[in-house]
Amino acid sequence: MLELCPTGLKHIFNQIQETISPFLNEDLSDLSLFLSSPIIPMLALTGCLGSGRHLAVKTLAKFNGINCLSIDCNALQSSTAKQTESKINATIQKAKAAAPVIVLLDNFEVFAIDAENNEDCRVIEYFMNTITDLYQNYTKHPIIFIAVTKDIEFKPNISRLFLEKFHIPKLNLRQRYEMLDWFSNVMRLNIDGAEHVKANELLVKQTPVNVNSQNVLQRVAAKTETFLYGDLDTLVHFATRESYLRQHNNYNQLPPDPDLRLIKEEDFNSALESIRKLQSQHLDAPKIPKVYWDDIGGLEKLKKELLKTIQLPIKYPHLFKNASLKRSGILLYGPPGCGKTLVAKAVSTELNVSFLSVKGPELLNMYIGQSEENVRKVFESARASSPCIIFVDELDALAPRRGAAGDSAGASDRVVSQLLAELDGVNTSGDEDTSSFVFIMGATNRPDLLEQSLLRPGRLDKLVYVGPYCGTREKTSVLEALCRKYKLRPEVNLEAVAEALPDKCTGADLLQVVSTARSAAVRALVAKLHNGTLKESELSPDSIVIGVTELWEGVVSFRPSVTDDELSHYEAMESQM
Ligand SMILES: Nc1ncnc2c1ncn2[C@@H]1O[C@H](COP(=O)(O)OP(=O)(O)OP(=O)(O)O)[C@@H](O)[C@H]1O
Repeated sequence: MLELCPTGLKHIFNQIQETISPFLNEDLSDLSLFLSSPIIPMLALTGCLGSGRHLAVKTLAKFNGINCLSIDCNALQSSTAKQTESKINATIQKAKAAAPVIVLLDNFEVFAIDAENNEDCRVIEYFMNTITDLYQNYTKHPIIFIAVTKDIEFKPNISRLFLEKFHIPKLNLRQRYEMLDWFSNVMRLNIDGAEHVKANELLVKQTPVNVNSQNVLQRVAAKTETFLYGDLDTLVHFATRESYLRQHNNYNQLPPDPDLRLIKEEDFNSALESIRKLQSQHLDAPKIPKVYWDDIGGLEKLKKELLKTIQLPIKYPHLFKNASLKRSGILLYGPPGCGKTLVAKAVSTELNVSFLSVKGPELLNMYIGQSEENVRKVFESARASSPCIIFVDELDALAPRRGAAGDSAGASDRVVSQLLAELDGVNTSGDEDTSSFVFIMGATNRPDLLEQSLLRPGRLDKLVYVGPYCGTREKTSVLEALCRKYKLRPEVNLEAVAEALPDKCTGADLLQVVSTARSAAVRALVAKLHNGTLKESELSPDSIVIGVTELWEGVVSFRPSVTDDELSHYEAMESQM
């Protein structure tokens, strides 16, 4: 029967089964007779979306041969407490009619929470009394309540409702492999053209091992770092579709009997690519950027510092299990356009770490409690995609010095407190999975306005000034990085261009020079088309060539984005920090 439950969920399944079985055997109803109030089997099951929470509950019901009644708490929640109470009553009546039953209270995070994100004590009290009453007066068949929610933390009065709480953690490499193996068995797939062997058979080596299919699944598991049960389910189904398409293409038309169970590694790879494309269309989902070290000129010291701080904990998580060794993040400060965002993206790309970029003001919301919720969601999303770098631009808007935010001081202080709690939680979570890694890179143009407790040891305790590029060497290096993807005429000398520009330039200013030169090169090409010296059929991306004249146009039109006064202000600030 455990075939019903994917291998990666078995552990949680067994734990819950152990807790509910005395209630199913009615052992506890006898015991409850001697107690002043009955023991109520109301459990909580937490986990991210797609972690398999619903499947686990439904499998428990199937395993025990009882019904599963799913109630969406969004539908229970009404504008008045009175209406919510009558819906709770109706739910209990439905449960009685369906008993023996597991009542799955879905989206429990919204239950008994009012518009201002506070607990609705009246509704909680009513719910508690109603189910106590149910257990005192109804003994015909067992009724088990399992609240399913993505929140791990519960508000104090809601937390009291539960007999026990269970959490589905993220999957490690072995669990992902076992989960893929389970899908292959359940769907009777034939991985890479070889008859598939069960994972447990592979482990005890009783049967001849199909090394090929084992290797394929292991390689796929290694590529699905952040995948949960639901994602792996999607992956296997997408791979089946890819297999169909591959066979369809090979024969130019569908063969009479396509073998949809034959899944090759290339089908998994194409499926992964499709899933990544779909995910990247989702704006807020962390993704791995495509900015490489070669796209960045200068900043050598910063690159080394970041690699040192981030690479080691990712590579050797067990060595950093001791939280005091880990740093939660780093703060980059300096004038706009000097490459803070660019360097953060490049670190993510080079270390193959997800990147979640947010702007401080975007997270602020006029509704009470919503800004804190937004901060919490950002960290939750990063944890789900771990290893992940969170880049918080304009951090000063999100976390100004406490007490300095004028009218909205109270709200702003709460956001800062939430941010501090999340920063501290990054390193002190009791998560046993040492591979969980979230690193925060804050960026600001005004570190002097920032809440200073953010900079305490263990938080963003490393401050790095990212200033303008000074001198010919640094500016040339940035110009070279910016021109990397363009074709230059052989006579172009970027060093000479750098020398012709003011001594201190931001990266954005240098980008402006190169963009102007490229526009000039495009205009020159269009002129050639118009005067007939070039045919349209001869056009290709390589036709745009930047020469000395074009670059000179960029130099002549140069306008610094940061004034000398502003730069002196930044430099003075650097010496004080
Ligand atoms: N070191 C560099 N090498 C190459 N290009 C650079 C460099 N620094 C900046 N740039 C160019 O300048 C643009 C702006 O840089 P970026 O957005 O990283 O600056 P920032 O410091 O994050 O600015 P802000 O404070 O306004 O957010 C980049 O997209 C890039 O094209």
